[in-house]
Amino acid sequence: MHGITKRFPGVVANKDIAITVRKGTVHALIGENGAGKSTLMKILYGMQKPDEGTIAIDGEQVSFNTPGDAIARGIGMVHQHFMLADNLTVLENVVLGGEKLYGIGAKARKKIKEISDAYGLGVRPDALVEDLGVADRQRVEILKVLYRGAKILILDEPTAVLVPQEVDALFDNLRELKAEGLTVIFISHKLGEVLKVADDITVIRRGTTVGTADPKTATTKQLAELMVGSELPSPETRESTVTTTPMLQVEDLTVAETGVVMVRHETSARMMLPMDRTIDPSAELGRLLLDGVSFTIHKGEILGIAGVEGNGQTELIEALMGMISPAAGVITLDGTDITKSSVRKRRVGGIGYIPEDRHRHGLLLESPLWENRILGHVTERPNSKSGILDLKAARKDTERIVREYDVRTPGIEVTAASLSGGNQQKLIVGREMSHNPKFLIAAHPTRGVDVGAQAQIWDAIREARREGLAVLLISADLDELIGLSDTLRVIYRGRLVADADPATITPEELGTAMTGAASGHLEASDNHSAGTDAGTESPEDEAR
Ligand SMILES: Nc1ncnc2c1ncn2[C@@H]1O[C@H](COP(=O)(O)OP(=O)(O)OP(=O)(O)O)[C@@H](O)[C@H]1O
Repeated sequence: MHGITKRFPGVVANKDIAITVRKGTVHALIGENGAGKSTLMKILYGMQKPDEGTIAIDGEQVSFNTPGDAIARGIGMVHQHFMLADNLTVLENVVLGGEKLYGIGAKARKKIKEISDAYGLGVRPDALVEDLGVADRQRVEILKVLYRGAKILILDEPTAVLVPQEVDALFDNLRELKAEGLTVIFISHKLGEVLKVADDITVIRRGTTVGTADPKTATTKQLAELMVGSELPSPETRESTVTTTPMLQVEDLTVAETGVVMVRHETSARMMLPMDRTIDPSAELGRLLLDGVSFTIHKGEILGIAGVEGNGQTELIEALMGMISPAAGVITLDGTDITKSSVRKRRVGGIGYIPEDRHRHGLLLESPLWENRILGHVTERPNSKSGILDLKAARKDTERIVREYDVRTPGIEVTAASLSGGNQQKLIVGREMSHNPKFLIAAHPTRGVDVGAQAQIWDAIREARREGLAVLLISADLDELIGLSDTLRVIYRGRLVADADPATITPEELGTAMTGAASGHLEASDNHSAGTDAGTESPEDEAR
C-alpha cells in the first residue's frame, strides 16, 4: 500500500501511509488508539475507499469498491467481534454466503475438512457454534475466510479474548498458514505477543507510518516508545487499600436459562429515558448459568474473576446491574438490598458499569459524544439539575472527559461510531468514573486500548480504590487481572470454583485453572453450597 491518505471530517486518519507486506509472513501493525490501523485495514478490505494512494497485490495494482472485490482478490478479514450465527453448525456458518463455491453438501464438507487438516485448525463441521468456546469460534472465522480463497488474512486484535494457551495455539495456526505461503496481517496492542509471532512490524503513529521494527532484536519497551513515545506501564498494585467494610455482598446468586428476559438496551435510542422493568423469574428453571455464587467485595478492594468467556461472567454482570432477574440470591450494596432494584436505581445508588460489549451496552453509536456522556446517568449531575436535563453542563463535562481521558476526537459533536475502538473505551471509562461510583463493574476495562491509555485507566481505577471504591474486575487480559486484583477467584460453568493468590500465581497457571483443570497454586473455593448436579464430577473436585 503506497501513499494512502484517508480523511474524515476533522481528522486525517491515514496520511501518506506506506506499507509493504512480504508474502508468507506474519506482519504486525501496531500503534496507539486512533493511530489509523483499522482504517488502513478497512481500505485494504474494500470497506473504505482511500482519498489518495495505491494498493498492489503480487505487483498488480488493484482497486476495491466493496469487500466482495477484496475477497475476489484473495483478501480475508477476521473481525474482533465475531460474526457467526450461533444457532447454526460450523459447516453451515462456513458455507453461509459462499454457497456458490462448493455447494452445501458433500463437496463443501470435503473442502472444509481439507482446509481444517491443512492448517491444523481441527474444527468439527457438525458442532453447533453456540456450543463452541471463543478460541474455536475464532478458528471457524479463520476457516470461513480460507474457504473463500483468502491468501492474505487480516486479523483485528485476535488475541484480545484468548487465554495464554489459546494464544499459543492460534500462533501455531498462523505459523502453519505461513508455511503454506499465506500471508497474515494482524493488529495488536499486546506487544509481547507481537514480538513472539511477527516476522515484520510496522508502527503507525497519528495516521502515518513512523517505522518498522525487527522482532528478533526489538524489545516491548522500544515498541511502546515508538508507538506512544512513553514507557511500558505495569498493572502491578504495590499497596493494599482493602478495608473490612463490605461494599457489595452477593449471596447464593443463581441465574437460570429459562425465565430470563434479556433487556439489551437500558435506554431507548434518542429519548434516553431510563426504563424500569420487572421480569418474571417464575418460569420453569432451565440450565443454571450461574449457580449459587457468593462473594463479598470490601471498600477499597478489587476482586478479579478469572474465567474463559461464557462461564457465567455475562450473567453475573447482568444480574448485578439488574438487567436480568436471578432465580435466587440476594445482592446487597453498601448495606441496602438491591436484588429487586431497577437498573436506574442501582446506577443512582452508586454502581459504575464498564460493559463487556461496548457497542451493545456502552454507547449509542449514532449519537454524539455528549449524548453518550449522559447515557445511563440521565438523572445525575451534571447532566440534570432539579430533574431537568442540563445539556450545556453535559456538553461542558464531555469536553472535560475528552481532555482528561485523552479521547482523540475532533470534537464532542461527532458520533461515537466515528471514534476508534480504544477511544470509545476511554470515553466509557471516563463517563463511569466521573460519577464517583461506590462499586464499579469493570469488564475488560482496557480491551482495545493502547499501552499509554491502559496506564491511564489503571491509574484512574487505583486512585478511586484508594478512596474506597470496590471493583469487580473481569478481564481476559490475565496480566491485568493478576496485577490489579487484591483477590482472585475462578469462575467455571457458572460457579466460583477456586481462589488464587494474585501475588504468586502466573498467567499460565491461571489460564489452566480457567479451563477447569487443577493447579497447585489454587485453593478450592469454600463458600459454594452443594451443587445441583450431584453424582457428576464437580468442578470443585477438578480444581482441587
Ligand atoms: N467512519 C469514521 N468517521 C469519522 N472518523 C473516523 C471514522 N473511522 C475512523 N475515524 C477516525 O480516524 C482515526 C483513526 O481511527 P482508526 O479506527 O483507524 O484507529 P486505530 O488505530 O484502529 O485505533 P484503535 O487502536 O483504537 O482501534 C480516528 O481519529 C478516528 O476517530
